[in-house]
Amino acid sequence: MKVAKFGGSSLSNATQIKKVASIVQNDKNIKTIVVSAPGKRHDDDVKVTDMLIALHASKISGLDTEDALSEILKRYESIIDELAVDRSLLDDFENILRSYLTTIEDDEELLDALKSRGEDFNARLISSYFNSLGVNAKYVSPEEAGIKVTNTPANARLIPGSYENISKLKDYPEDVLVIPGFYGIADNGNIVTFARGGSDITGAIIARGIRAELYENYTDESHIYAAHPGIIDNPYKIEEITYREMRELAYAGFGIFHDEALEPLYQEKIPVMIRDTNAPHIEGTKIVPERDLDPDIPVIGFSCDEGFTSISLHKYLLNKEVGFTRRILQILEDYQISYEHMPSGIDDISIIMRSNQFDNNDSLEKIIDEIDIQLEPEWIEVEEDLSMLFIVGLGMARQVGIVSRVTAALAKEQVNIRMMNQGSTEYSMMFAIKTKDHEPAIKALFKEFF
Ligand SMILES: Nc1ncnc2c1ncn2[C@@H]1O[C@H](COP(=O)(O)OP(=O)(O)O)[C@@H](O)[C@H]1O
Ligand SMILES: N[C@@H](CC(=O)OP(=O)(O)O)C(=O)O
Repeated sequence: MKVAKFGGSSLSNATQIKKVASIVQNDKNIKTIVVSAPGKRHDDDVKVTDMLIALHASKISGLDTEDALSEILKRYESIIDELAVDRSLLDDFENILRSYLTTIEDDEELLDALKSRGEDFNARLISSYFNSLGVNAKYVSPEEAGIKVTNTPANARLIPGSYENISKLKDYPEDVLVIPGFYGIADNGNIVTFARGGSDITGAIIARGIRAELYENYTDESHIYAAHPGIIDNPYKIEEITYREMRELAYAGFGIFHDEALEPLYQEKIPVMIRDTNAPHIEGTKIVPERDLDPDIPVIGFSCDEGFTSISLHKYLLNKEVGFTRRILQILEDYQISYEHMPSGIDDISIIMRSNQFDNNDSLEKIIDEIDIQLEPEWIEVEEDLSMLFIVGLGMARQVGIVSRVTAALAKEQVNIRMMNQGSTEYSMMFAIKTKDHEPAIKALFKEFF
């Protein structure tokens, strides 16, 4: 039994949804599908999730919400009409959005409830379309499926007991279950979404819950490439990649598969296959627990994520000061800031954080002041335009000379390495570089290794 997740690019309009129907009709092994909200139809288009976020923004700024509401309904109307699905769905969608806007008072709660409707409406209409084609399909809400999550808006975590409920989906008599991705239900009944791109997470949770033999992730590429296809033309196609390697690359910008979706699959060793909805006959990249290593290809991929800030401090004999790091982390915790990396030397330490945590407030300045007062460093420096470059490959472990190849390739392009980190497992290296060097760095490394 397989679980198939269809991303926003696979469901952006009626034509794409017809392709999805044909994939499901031609593969009797696909018993459960997880769907995203309609994505972009072309480069300048707006994803329905972003339209719902804009609707929320209008509401909380006290602006008129009618235009934003009608734009969203128009997206669904065009799909409903072209698929000849019952138009009464549209009235339901409008009523649901209006009732959320008038009854949910808490801003964060409202945002998650609105965002979740992108996938929820799509699941309802796709299930209805499948039935019109003679496929015995059923819309199953995350509530009915038993996806219970923490009440942490925009960052839901699955409550592990959920798997027992989800396993019951196997007993449904219908041929295909259609489940909206991207959200779950908290104990108090609130709708809580996963991080952006989180329909992949729902797909993984369902695949684990029903112990699927394969999780197919349908998108607009059949393969995961060794580098972002927006930077490298025709990059190397990865045939097989392990969960561990994918986790590192997805963390730092391989947006094709969500890094948080790997954990549920890893536990049960459920393989993932990336597939292209526009070319479903191609067997794409497989994400697997283990793979054979090719000694000629030590590196499997490079990714680079922008939007990091570092705070670096220097203090003589820092290494002898008991509790120094703990006190820095306490200050961050007081301001609800999480950190990503912490490279250190004998007398200095850097803390690297996602910059978006400092948006719309002055917490960065306050943290610096607090560190200055409490820890009395000799100097403290903030850098706000950093990117994290990851070089990943199980084949790098125990191979002499990889770092020198990386640094030589970066040096040739005048890319300055601000910090570096390599774990003891040796299959991933991280370099902090200036954001302006992102593209030259990826191009230089691709040329060196492929
Ligand atoms: N290394 C990579 N290999 C392939 N695609 C990648 C990679 N890194 C980023 N992408 C991008 O991921 C996109 C697919 O992810 P996404 O837009 O989330 O799809 P969906 O809407 O189907 O969920 C591709 O169009 C591609 O531009
Ligand atoms: N629609 C949500 C969740 C998601 O996974 O979407 P997509 O499959 O288009 O990446 C988002 O945009 O974040």
